Amino acid sequence: MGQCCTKQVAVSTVNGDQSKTSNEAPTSSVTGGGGGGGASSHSGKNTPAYSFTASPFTSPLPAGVAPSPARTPGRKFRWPLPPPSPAKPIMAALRRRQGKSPRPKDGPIPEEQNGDEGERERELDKNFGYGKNFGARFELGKEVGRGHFGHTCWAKGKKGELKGQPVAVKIISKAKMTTAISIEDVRREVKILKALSGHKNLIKFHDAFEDSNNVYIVMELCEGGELLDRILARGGRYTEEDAKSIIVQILSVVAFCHLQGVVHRDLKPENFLFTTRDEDAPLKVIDFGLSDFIRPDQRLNDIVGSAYYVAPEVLHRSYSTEGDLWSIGVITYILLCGSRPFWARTESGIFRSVLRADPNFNDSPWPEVSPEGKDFVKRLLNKDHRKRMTAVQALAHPWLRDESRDLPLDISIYKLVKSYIRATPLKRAALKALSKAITEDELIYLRAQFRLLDPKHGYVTLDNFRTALTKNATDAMREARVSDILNLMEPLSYKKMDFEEFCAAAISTYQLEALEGWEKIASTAFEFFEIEGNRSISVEELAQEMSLGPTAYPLLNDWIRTSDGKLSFLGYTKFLHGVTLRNANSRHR
Ligand SMILES: Nc1ncnc2c1ncn2[C@@H]1O[C@H](COP(=O)(O)OP(=O)(O)OP(=O)(O)O)[C@@H](O)[C@H]1O
Ligand SMILES: [Ca+2]
Repeated sequence: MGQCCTKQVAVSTVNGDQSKTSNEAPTSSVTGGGGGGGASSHSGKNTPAYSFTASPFTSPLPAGVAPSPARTPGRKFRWPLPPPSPAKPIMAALRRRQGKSPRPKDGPIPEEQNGDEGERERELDKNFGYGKNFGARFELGKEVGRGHFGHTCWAKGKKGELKGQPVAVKIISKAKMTTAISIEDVRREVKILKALSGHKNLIKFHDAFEDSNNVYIVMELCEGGELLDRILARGGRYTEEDAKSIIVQILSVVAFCHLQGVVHRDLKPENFLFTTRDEDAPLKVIDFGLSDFIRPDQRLNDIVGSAYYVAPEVLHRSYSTEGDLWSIGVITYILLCGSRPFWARTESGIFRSVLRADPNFNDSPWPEVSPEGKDFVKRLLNKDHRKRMTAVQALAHPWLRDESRDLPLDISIYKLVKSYIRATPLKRAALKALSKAITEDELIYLRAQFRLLDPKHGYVTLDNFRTALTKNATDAMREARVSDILNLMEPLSYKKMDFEEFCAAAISTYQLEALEGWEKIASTAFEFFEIEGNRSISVEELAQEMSLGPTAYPLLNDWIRTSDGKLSFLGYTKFLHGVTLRNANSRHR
């Protein structure tokens, strides 16, 4: 499946007139409605209002268009609230799936191919291989929710394990699956739901069925309504304590998904449901309709998500799991102040704001929000995805830290350790010095990760990394080929690593640079480096260390002390950071 197919994703306009009132039942959802040429109606995955084939990074900002102001005006959730995300899929993206050429003759019909629509649709294979006996197994009841792609109904099991039990059934019409991609999307949604299991904040999948008209996704019923409705019911914002309990649950399930190699790509308050109407009911993430499997080193390029929650690197078409953390930053910002961090009346205006504007942390109620709360949000809304916290790091952040709650394993540790063991001795020495200068906040997270690797006599080897992954494996992890990263960690099979070296291996210079105390950390680290790692180095050698060509020599010259030919403080920090030739050149002005 999925041979060489391209992905065309619809774009809906943001319709500021749409509204949702507090009187609506909490289980009802934002309907697309509101006119808008059918684009925003409940129209299925294949009815774009308009579509792009180029990056929206360029399209909303043609040459000569002035950038948006540095700060988003402090927009409040007004009452009634315009829906935060009527634009589900935000742009049409044609993409070729990786490594799937050549296209087989009988493969899926490519989206861009011209030809008779009816003819093409007749050729589409809408058989999913799911059970055909939905009607015999379940009795369908009233509608409980509606999204752009499907409507969800209450149902009751007629026989089998679910006999007499209420469930939710998401019904997706086959008539609306008019492209190979829209079919593939449904197939993938079910596959991900099936493969991911075992987290308390993840909607429990029961089964999938089909008939000639619809696909039916049967899952656990959540009777407490959407997080969005609760935010509205509270007048737009939460107390810090209540916000924390929501965000911990969101991070916990997202950390699980990321470890399993699944990126959600549509995190927003409508996609979190409470199991019951109780105030402290658990929260469940739903709607994996835009989710995908992702390997640890893979970058995705199709632009999907909901406009208010989409990360800058998604708009730049090169992203990974960090995009979900940005969305969680947006959700936290909304919970804490009742406003959206990036706001505009048009979709292109929202994109501009996401790419360029700094969220407002000055206006009320921000002065009353704890410094930890503000720092937490800022570290998720960092436009540089490399500087953003991972879900597990966010759980360990002082705002949320709770000694009684175990931290989960973080897949980013694997990526960082892999790079470290493949780095040059000078780079490893530089990182070792840096790791000696980090603060207790970072150490708490690192100690927890080291413990999860179950060290023997204070050391870990490749086996420890392998076992820790295996212990957490679900079918999703296998499907996403997460363990492929272990092959790249092969050098570790010949050596063992103590906690000190693990710290050097598992820290990220980019993330540390984002800390307020970075300058102090860097200068302390340099003192250690001077004692244990600094050595005289030629410009040519330094360029080779950093995989740079001769054009970078003039720049690198400034990083070496004339007094002794060793790295200067500037050189040390730049070396740690690493540069690509492009920014090496652009910085040399
Ligand atoms: N398990 C469930 N229990 C109760 N209600 C549910 C459940 N799953 C979905 N719903 C309701 O149905 C709505 C639509 O479901 P879902 O988000 O999966 O559909 P969608 O068409 O993919 O949505 P979107 O418009 O975000 O693309 C949800 O917002 C929610 O209100
Ligand atoms: Ca949804």
